[in-house]
Amino acid sequence: MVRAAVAGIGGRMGSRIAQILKEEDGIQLVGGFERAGHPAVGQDVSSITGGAPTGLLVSGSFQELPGPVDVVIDFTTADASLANLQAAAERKPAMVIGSTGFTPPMLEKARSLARSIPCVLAPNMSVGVNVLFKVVEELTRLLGPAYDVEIVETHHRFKKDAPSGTALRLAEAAAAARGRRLEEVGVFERHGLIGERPEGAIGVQTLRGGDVVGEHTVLFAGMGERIEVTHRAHSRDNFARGAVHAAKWVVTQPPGLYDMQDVLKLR
Ligand SMILES: NC(=O)C1=CN([C@@H]2O[C@H](COP(=O)(O)OP(=O)(O)OC[C@H]3O[C@@H](n4cnc5c(N)ncnc54)[C@H](OP(=O)(O)O)[C@@H]3O)[C@@H](O)[C@H]2O)C=CC1
Ligand SMILES: O=C(O)C1=N[C@H](C(=O)O)C[C@H](O)C1
Repeated sequence: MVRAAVAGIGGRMGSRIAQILKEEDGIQLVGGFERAGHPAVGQDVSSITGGAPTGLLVSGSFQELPGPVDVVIDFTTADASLANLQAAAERKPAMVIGSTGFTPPMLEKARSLARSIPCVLAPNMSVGVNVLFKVVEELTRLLGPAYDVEIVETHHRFKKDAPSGTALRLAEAAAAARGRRLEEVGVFERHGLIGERPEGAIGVQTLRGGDVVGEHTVLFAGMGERIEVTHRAHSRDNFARGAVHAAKWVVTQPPGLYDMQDVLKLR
């Protein structure tokens, strides 16, 4: 039985993951934490997952987690996840990180910490989006440079980072298919007299509003026709189930930094 703890257990993703862990075979919830001062700290986890009291209390930090833990599933923030990965590298549980907003130096640091433990870090844990990464790469290659690539992402009003980690990964996939790096060709803002669209640009636009769980559209616009590919998440369940699947997988792997393409064998 895999013993899992959830970082940010009171959050939108953390709470759903904790609920799914209660139903899942082969893995069990043995702890969860929020930062010190969060109202959930010291409460029974059933206040988050529902059901009868379990005697398991929400901790105030990674270090205060009770008992042995095989894997920590972390959907918090990039800063918090990096600090938790540092703690995991010392204490040795594996990690699954879904937080987005990692800068390139933060990713480098994560890669170096993951030399000590196996860690899955992925901006999107749904099967559909991970297949979309492959499809976008292939469409970009097949359509060639005559088709302009634009990515539009829409999320709920509470999301803190922009563009979404998924939109950035989609843009990276398109850039890679053209043998370019996103830093060279990405266009993240348009306003004013900006002139004609630069050849080879990859546009990424962000919309925020209401309770939209997550939508990503990749537009391939040519002269006289266009293709649009859209992924819509109906709920957070596919992300949460993907994270639990990744947790069961990662505990069987040697140290290293992995993503969902590895977990889903899409590489
Ligand atoms: N990879 C994927 O498939 C998906 C990734 N995400 C990403 O997951 C992250 C979380 O999203 P979401 O659940 O909507 O956000 P929420 O704000 O609802 O949840 C985050 C939780 O983490 C807590 N937290 C923040 N810092 C710490 C810390 N240092 N230690 C412990 N807990 C902490 C927050 O507490 P507090 O409220 O006090 O800040 C909150 O309870 C985002 O980066 C989002 O982009 C989301 C969905 C899918
Ligand atoms: O914050 C969210 O909600 C989501 N974040 C992820 C991202 O930034 O790509 C994935 C998903 O779209 C939901």
